[in-house]
Amino acid sequence: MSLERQSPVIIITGTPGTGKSTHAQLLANESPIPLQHINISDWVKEKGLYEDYDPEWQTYNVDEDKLLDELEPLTSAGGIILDWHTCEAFPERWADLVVVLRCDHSRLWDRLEQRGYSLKKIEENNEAEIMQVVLDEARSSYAAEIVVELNSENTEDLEANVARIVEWIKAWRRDRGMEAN
Ligand SMILES: Nc1ncnc2c1ncn2[C@@H]1O[C@H](COP(=O)(O)OP(=O)(O)O)[C@@H](O)[C@H]1O
Repeated sequence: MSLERQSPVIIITGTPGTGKSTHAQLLANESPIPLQHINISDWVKEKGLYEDYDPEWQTYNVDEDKLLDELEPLTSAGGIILDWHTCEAFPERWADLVVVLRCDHSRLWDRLEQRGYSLKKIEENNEAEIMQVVLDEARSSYAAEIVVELNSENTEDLEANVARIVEWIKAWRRDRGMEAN
């Protein structure tokens, strides 16, 4: 946690399809202070921050050094939401809050099917969600008190989660002697 940041760095992570981008977009709209939503997968493609493309898994192999170099100045300033399906690459000092989204695996299956993922990719992600891979990763990478596990099954969950994060942002600012809004 940085003492200099005027705005927090919030990591939203979870298995693909759990609702990271949906949450990040709504949070960016509802936050009392400006927050930039960075969808890391899109960024990697747009900025060429990858080593190669894996046609079998239809994914880009991220060049983590390049990615971290690109993100470093933004994280020092704060006011960002990092949206990615993994979080262990990010240095611990970057994160003020780590939200891990969870979803029932059969619902997740439907979401990934609708997205047009291959059966192999759906199975891999489904299993990862059942085994709570991302949650374990977050817990082993960051202090327990900044890691929050939230369900993302439906719209009520989405709205409640975002409202809760908004309250957390206000408290984070108050704790540092800043205006909450
Ligand atoms: N809490 C939720 N309630 C209803 N639909 C959701 C929820 N979370 C995600 N979805 C839906 O699931 C799909 C995947 O969501 P998305 O935000 O793209 O996931 P991710 O960024 O984690 O891959 C989208 O169609 C989205 O509308």
